[in-house]
Formats: sequence, C-alpha cells, structure tokens
Amino acid sequence: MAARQVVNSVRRVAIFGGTHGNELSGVFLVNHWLKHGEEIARPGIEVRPFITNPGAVEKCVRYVDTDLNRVFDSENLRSESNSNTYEVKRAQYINSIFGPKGSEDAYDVILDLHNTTSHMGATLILENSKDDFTIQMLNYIKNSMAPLSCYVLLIEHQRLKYATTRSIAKHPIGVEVGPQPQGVLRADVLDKMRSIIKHALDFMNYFNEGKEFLPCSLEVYKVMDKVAYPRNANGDCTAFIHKNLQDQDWKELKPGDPMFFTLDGRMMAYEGDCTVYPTFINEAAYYEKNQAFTITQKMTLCAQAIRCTPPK
Ligand SMILES: CC(=O)N[C@@H](CC(=O)O)C(=O)O
Ligand SMILES: [Zn+2]
Repeated sequence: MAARQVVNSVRRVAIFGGTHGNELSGVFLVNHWLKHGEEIARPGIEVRPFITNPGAVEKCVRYVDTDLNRVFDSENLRSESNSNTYEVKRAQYINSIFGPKGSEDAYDVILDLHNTTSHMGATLILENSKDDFTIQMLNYIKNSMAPLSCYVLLIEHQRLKYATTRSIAKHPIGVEVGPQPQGVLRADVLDKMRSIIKHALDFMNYFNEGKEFLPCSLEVYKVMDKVAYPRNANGDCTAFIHKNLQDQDWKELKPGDPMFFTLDGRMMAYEGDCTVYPTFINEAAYYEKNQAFTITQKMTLCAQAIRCTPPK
C-alpha cells in the first residue's frame, strides 16, 4: 500500500491582500471580506483576511520604501534589524502576528493575492516541491477550476528564490492572476481570484472533515532563470518584448524564436539551448528589477495521499 501522510487539521488561515498596493483584486477582495466574512468562513477554521501593506495601498503603489515581498528573510525579521524602512517594520509586525516564520506558532496556510500585467491567467505559486499538503491543495484547486486553465509556478531555486510575505506560514501559497494593469480592477481577473480562494477553503474544509486525498501528480512550471532587458551605458532599455512573445506566457519558446525588438528595427532571438516556457512576460513591476521575463521548465511533482489526524 502506498504511504499516506497524516497531517494535523487546518486551524488558522490568512488571506493577504495589498502586499503590492497597486494590485487591486486582492485589495478589494480582502477589504470586502473584512466587512463580509461569510463567504470565506469555514467551520472550525479561523480565516483571517488582512491588508499587509496599507501604506502602499493608500498611495496605490507597489511599495513605499522597498518591496515587502522580498524582506521576509531572517536578517530583516530580527527585531534588532537596523533597517527601519516602512516595509521592514511592517514585515516584523506581520511576522509577529502570523509567524514567527519557521515556528510551530505560525499560521497553517497563507494565501497571498497578487496581480500581474502579464498574460498568465490564473496562477498558483508553490515554494516547496516537497510540501505534499500544498501540492494536494493546488491539485484540487486546479481540477476545480477546469475547464479554465490554472497554472502552477514553482519558485524553488537556489539563486532566484525570494523571501515572500506568505513564507512565514507553514504552507505558503501565492495567487497570481493576470493580465491586469496596475491600479486597475478587471472583473474577469477578480472572478478567477475569487474562485481560487473558494476552492482553497473548500479543500481545507474537506480535509478537516477527514476526507482522504489520494496520491496525485501535478504539472508545474519550475523557475530556471530570468532574462534581463538589454540596456545601454546610461541604463536605458534598448530593446523590448517582441510582439511574437507578448502574451505568450506558458507557451513554448524555442531557440531562434523572436524575443526582443529594437526601435531601429532589429529582432533579437532567444539563444538558449532548449525549449523553455516563459512567464511573467513584460510584467510592469519587473522593469525596475531588470527582468523582461522568467524562464521555466515543465515538470511533474508527485504527492503522497494525505489524511487529517483523527480528532482525539
Ligand atoms: C508581479 C508580482 O508582484 N509578482 C510577485 C510574485 C510572487 O508573489 O511570488 C512578486 O514578484 O512578488
Ligand atoms: Zn504582486
């Protein structure tokens, strides 16, 4: 018989919005749920909606001093940390409520709501390829979203991984839906995000009720690299996303395919040595990070069956 993991029931869940203040689906959903909690209530689970970066939400900007979704590392979270930017202080506060990161007291699950200007559709972001509970949840959400596509981006990578706000939970999940311009709310994007949250909460409810989730496999796109914009000596971009690549997130990019164009009419091709799957193509927030798109490879993860510890 295949092994089955017995996991504790889910007790505390947070839904974060406004980690980036100009990504409005999460801001409006969380503010709505703060007033009308029935939609996200599930028996026996404390579900807490929370605006993580109110200063950035107020100004409708990504961040005030520094990107909140990059500062949840042990260095910044140490209370004696001498960085006292708005976001680092905020990170310490958030960690004191929903963490501490890596401890038994941390929240079980954090769903962090984001939007992208890229054509990524409904995307779930996974941080750990060995987290069977989360893989099972993402598999459930993906199947429940069908026939709508729902992609899973695995950001586990030695060099490229970043310290996210949600990473203080035992099971962190990023919800990334696009395309939506910064500071804009689109109904189609909001609907997708809202369904993802419904299915995530339903999964945790069924799990707590004792339902067994059988072994599963999940197709994910694993982050392999990022591609920078070509720039001149002044640091200005000299080439931009080619029209053949625009909106082609999750589709094959082959060596020789057009990648960038220059204003003087040159095309620059992708010169990797194998077919890859680009995503976060032309994400507005990544110009300052000098990231034109992310390169991923498709792979399949497997998770053992899971079942909740029976109540004593
Ligand atoms: C466009 C955007 O903000 N994306 C998120 C992805 C994530 O939450 O992992 C970020 O860069 O923090
Ligand atoms: Zn974001």
